Amino acid sequence: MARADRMTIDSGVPSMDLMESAAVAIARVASRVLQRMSGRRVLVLCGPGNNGGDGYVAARLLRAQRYKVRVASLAPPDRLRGDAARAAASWTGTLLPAQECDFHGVDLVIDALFGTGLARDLDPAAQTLVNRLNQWRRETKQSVISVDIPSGVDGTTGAIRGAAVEADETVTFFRVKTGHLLLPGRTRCGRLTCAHIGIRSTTLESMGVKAFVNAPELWLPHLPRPRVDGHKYTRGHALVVSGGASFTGAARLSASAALRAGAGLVTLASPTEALAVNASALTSVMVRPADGPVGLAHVLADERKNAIAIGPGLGVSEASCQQVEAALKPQAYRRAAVLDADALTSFESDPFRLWRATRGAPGPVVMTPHAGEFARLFAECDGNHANRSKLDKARDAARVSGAVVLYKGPDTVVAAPDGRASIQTGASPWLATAGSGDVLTGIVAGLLAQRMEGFLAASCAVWMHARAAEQFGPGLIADDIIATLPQVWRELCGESA
Ligand SMILES: NC(=O)C1=CN([C@@H]2O[C@H](COP(=O)(O)OP(=O)(O)OC[C@H]3O[C@@H](n4cnc5c(N)ncnc54)[C@H](OP(=O)(O)O)[C@@H]3O)[C@@H](O)[C@H]2O)[C@@H](O)CC1
Ligand SMILES: Nc1ncnc2c1ncn2[C@@H]1O[C@H](COP(=O)(O)OP(=O)(O)O)[C@@H](O)[C@H]1O
Ligand SMILES: [K+]
Repeated sequence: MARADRMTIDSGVPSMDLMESAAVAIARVASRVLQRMSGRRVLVLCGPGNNGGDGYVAARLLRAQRYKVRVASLAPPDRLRGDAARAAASWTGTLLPAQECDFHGVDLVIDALFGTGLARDLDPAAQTLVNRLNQWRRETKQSVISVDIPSGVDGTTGAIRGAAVEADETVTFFRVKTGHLLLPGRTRCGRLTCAHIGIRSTTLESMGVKAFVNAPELWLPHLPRPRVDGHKYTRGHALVVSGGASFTGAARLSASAALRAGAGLVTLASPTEALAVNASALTSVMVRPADGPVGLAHVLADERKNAIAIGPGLGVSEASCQQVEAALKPQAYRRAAVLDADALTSFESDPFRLWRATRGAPGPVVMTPHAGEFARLFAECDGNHANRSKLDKARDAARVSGAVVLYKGPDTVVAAPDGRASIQTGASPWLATAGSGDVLTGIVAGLLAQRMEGFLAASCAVWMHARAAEQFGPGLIADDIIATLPQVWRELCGESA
């Protein structure tokens, strides 16, 4: 963001204009909130940098609209520099030290303490102020608007640096930052708006930005659709590996989801002991016997099975390791693979053995760990040192494994070995239900079978999964995600597709 600002200013846009535009966007949201609650009294908390500068300008604009505005400053105004000092000088109304400010009778607080320049944990005085503000908001149910990012949230990692403001609205500028999307930061933002302040989108082109909000714009042009002249084999054939007789449900969920995700055919490779239970519970999914690594290799001799999903219900064992190795064995043709659950955990004691297999795989490989699986497998990438984010960790994991890493959770991150990454926002917590991850694995496999590129397939699958949950609503169980996928397809492709 600092680079985008600098490039814009170097291209001739005065920096004060950017600050003025930022403040206009804040004042607009503030006056909307105030009108809704018929409030008039505003307290603006200003910090020592340009985030505080935005606060001073917004205070001036709101006062001009006849709101009753007071400013409380964390730093003595004579210590401010540059644009922040100019902004503070333009404020002629009430100014008091933040430590002495009183929230009594206030309708709205604008939090302009720290923005993207937050460089370390808040000092004790700032933490006390933030905690007082949060307590006031909880007790009075009045509103807080944060300028750029709730103060105390790290704009890059989403971490809370000592304490952080709990906002009802956050107004950010130019682009949403990763700290708005990653937990816990996201939970502090309230409603997030992104305002244009005069920075051109072309500014980004030279900056090599590789992290994106997971939205259809990222992958829609690559979304596979059935061709008029196609047949089921042109839509791909996904193979899903089942566990033993008492662990078959997970793989069946993956298999049905792969079909609903558009694979032309899906076969479940089942141990002989589980063949009857699998066959009796499935209709459009085919079932074939495959015992252990040798049996799996035999089924995989059919090159038309161009995507494999392995892990759900598989069991943690040496045999599972060997099945994964059989699935990833170098071949002349590009078979894609999704590794989930026990296919990952089985390699806990020797992750490098798995990396050898993923790096040597003939086609795209997607791994779908949740936080527990990630910690077991990527212990080296998982440390909390040096304020590293979930995005950093997923990218490191993708780099060491040479695979696309789909790191699940409320803020699912998909990272590719080349650094591309997507972050899912707003997934329903109803997705935290047994089998939901197995369905996601199946959707990824279904899209890979249709030859969608690994990173795009994984991102698209995460979005479809989340969108199905959103459309279905409360009470969701894993089977409902599969049943709702046709609605998601309709939304993406239109009725005619
Ligand atoms: N042209 C532009 O750039 C535009 C920028 N815009 C706005 O500027 C904001 C970024 O401004 P910024 O870079 O001045 O940083 P900001 O977030 O105000 O904080 C830095 C100050 O805080 C201090 N400080 C840091 N950590 C601290 C701590 N833990 N505890 C205590 N102090 C701490 C640090 O001091 P120091 O580290 O030097 O001690 C410094 O004084 C951005 O979020 C947006 O709102 C918009 O107007 C659009 C145009
Ligand atoms: N609080 C949450 N909000 C949104 N999505 C969630 C939340 N918790 C889990 N999920 C999603 O639900 C799925 C759960 O997968 P997983 O943990 O593998 O479950 P299972 O093994 O039972 O299938 C993942 O896609 C994950 O991202
Ligand atoms: K702020």
